[in-house]
Amino acid sequence: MRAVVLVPQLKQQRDHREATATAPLRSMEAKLEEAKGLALAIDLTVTQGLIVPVSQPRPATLFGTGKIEEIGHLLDETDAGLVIVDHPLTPVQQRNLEKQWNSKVIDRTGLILEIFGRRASTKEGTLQVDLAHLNYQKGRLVRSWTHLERQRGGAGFMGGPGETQIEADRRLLQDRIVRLERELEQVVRTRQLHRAKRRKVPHPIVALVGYTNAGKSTLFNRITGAGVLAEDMLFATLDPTLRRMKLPHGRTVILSDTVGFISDLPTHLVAAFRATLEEVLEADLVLHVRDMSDPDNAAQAGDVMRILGDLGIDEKVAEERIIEVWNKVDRLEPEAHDAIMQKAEGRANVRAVSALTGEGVDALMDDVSVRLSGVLTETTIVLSVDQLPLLSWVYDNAIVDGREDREDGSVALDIRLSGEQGAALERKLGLGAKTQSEDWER
Ligand SMILES: Nc1nc2c(ncn2[C@@H]2O[C@H](COP(=O)(O)OP(=O)(O)OP(=O)(O)O)[C@@H](O)[C@H]2O)c(=O)[nH]1
Ligand SMILES: [Mg+2]
Repeated sequence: MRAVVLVPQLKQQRDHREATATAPLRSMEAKLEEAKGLALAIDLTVTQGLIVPVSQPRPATLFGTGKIEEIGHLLDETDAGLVIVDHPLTPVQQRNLEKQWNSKVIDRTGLILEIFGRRASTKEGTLQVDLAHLNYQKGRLVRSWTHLERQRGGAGFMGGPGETQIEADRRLLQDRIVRLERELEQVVRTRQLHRAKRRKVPHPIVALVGYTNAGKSTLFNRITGAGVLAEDMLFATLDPTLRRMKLPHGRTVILSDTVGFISDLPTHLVAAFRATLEEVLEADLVLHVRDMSDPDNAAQAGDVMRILGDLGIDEKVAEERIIEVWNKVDRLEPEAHDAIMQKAEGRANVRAVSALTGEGVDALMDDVSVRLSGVLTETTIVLSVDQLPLLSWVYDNAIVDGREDREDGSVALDIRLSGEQGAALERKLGLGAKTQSEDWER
């Protein structure tokens, strides 16, 4: 389908921009590029993208009459059947614009929901998107109809025969929301069980986060050798993917790739994806991937940190648990490249890499390894009779939380140990000592 993309530039926004010229505020051009990218993500053909100054937002139509007419002509010329407005539209504004332009109109949230809807492939993903969609609809239903309701007068709080159509609709939506929430809860509980089981496997979790299209999946593939879909497309990844991998010093970790973040993500959308993002909250280490070749990357990083904050990772925790990965350095001009590499060297929590060429990735993995060396993992080992000479090594090197001397002479031990000690123990025990099942991988 052919579409026109409009990015409204409100007056306050312009003033604000002038006032804080140094702050990493998004440029209008970057916003336009991103909005076009969103449209491409659902295979729309963007015939035109426009930044539209709005001096006084109209409650009924957002844009003024002159602008509406101008855009109307443009639509005729380019034969576009859809207008994307990169700004929240009230249902009234949406309806009025559709009438005036004789074309379908959607706003930013509507577009993001559409993309998510197409990407969802797991049960959990689908449920989360459906839920976000219903909440979106419900919000619009309530707002658009309140004045009508008031005109008709209340129908009594019990509803019943006198209830208005809108109340019935809203109730219907609410019922479906409750049902979905219950279903999602069930799916999440199952996942938590899996996760608890996984937690017994003594591997720390490393989570990749970042703005959409920053290169998370590419880095994930480079590190793990997995074939996760990585594409120059916004929101290529929706469902989380987990892989087990070995770090340079032999320690095994679990790496997780997740949905990308984007600015102005509506709260109910973030809320719907909470379950998925819980993986990130539980991670021992978070790699925040940034696309350093995007002129807008500082603003994007700000958005990511804000969303992480909303999810409950506060800044102090963040400092200890986040490594910033400055990605796509191969796309920079030589001077900019060298400057970025140098700047990254000077910062303890930053690594500059190219997920595409592999530059800097080994150093990053060394970093991850060092960062995780302090994390103790819990495990249970069973020493057979002929392995009992290792007992003293275990008592000397690991923290022993429990011991069971079995009838057959073997000894089961609940222990905590560092990654290095774990690797050493694994060597001593030989490969046959792998006790945990590893069926959780997906
Ligand atoms: N030149 C260059 N391109 C890269 C690099 N890393 C990723 N890309 C490209 O950037 C685009 C997006 O990469 P993805 O790995 O899909 O990004 P993502 O962060 O997983 O994106 P979403 O899943 O959509 O949130 C792809 O076209 C990659 O080939 C890099 O280091 N250098
Ligand atoms: Mg991805």
